[in-house]
Amino acid sequence: MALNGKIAVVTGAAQGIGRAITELLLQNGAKVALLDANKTNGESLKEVLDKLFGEQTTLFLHCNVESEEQIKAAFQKTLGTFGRIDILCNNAGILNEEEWEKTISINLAAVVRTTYMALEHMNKMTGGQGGVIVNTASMAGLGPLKCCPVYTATKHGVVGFTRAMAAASTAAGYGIRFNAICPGLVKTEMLSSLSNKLGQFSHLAEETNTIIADKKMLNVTEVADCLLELVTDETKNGEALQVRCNGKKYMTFPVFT
Ligand SMILES: NC(=O)C1=CN([C@@H]2O[C@H](COP(=O)(O)OP(=O)(O)OC[C@H]3O[C@@H](n4cnc5c(N)ncnc54)[C@H](O)[C@@H]3O)[C@@H](O)[C@H]2O)C=CC1
Ligand SMILES: CCCCCC(=O)/C=C/[C@H]1[C@H](O)CC(=O)[C@@H]1CCCCCCC(=O)O
Repeated sequence: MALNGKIAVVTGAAQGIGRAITELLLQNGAKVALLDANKTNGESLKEVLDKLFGEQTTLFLHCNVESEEQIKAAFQKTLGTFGRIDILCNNAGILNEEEWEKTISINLAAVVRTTYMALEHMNKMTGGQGGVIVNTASMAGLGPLKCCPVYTATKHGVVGFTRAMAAASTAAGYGIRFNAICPGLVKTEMLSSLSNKLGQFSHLAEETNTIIADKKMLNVTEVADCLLELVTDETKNGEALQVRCNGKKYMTFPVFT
């Protein structure tokens, strides 16, 4: 899939992995609607991107993905400005075991909500033109992180939802590919404030911080490069791509017969 002229929506686009995804999509000729709950960061990133790529190539839309109304408004604004949606990157996420219901709401429920809303515009069965949806899961979507069981559950949920949607799309002819990216530790703000987000697992904070301090971390650009492969390679559907410092790997899962 060539990206030139394609229209992408990226959630959690104002910083970290979402910002890197946005910049890479723009570098490859796509136009991007940046959705983020952080207005200050979103607006200042928009100013930077205007200088690099031109004002007409991006929209910043202040949007909390927990709100159905705000997502709906963001999609309407994107369609009104760019005319279509070809790519959705569900990337917004938090790690907060204390506020575990909010973690489920943002990391999993919002991915489902945003995906279903995007389908209304992208699904070939209902007049859309198809496209690709890539969800940012985590290695915590493939195996357990003992310091954050709820975060682990949400990311397993994202991997399962992505794979089931890919199968549903193939069966029903939506013309939409669904893939998940599963990075290991990435240098972003999410990990810098981890210790006070572990709630009842805060006794594991010291051990967790030691692991993080000892591990080589991925750069956001390495994650974005792999995500781009899932967007552009039309053979990839229903994939979970693990990305670690020592390389990337497409995961295999048991097959139901
Ligand atoms: N940093 C890491 O080591 C890893 C992160 N991930 C996942 O990558 C994704 C991005 O994380 P990072 O870039 O590291 O985090 P980050 O904290 O640097 O950026 C997250 C962005 O999402 C936005 N956001 C948070 N809640 C939102 C909401 N309700 N509505 C709209 N926007 C919201 C924030 O304002 C922020 O701009 C998350 O889904 C995270 O779980 C996955 C694997 C590893
Ligand atoms: C949330 C960060 C917890 C880090 C502590 C931990 O348990 C690390 C586990 C690593 C293990 O040593 C080998 C790995 O590759 C693990 C990395 C796990 C990826 C964490 C993804 C973090 C995220 O999604 O934010």
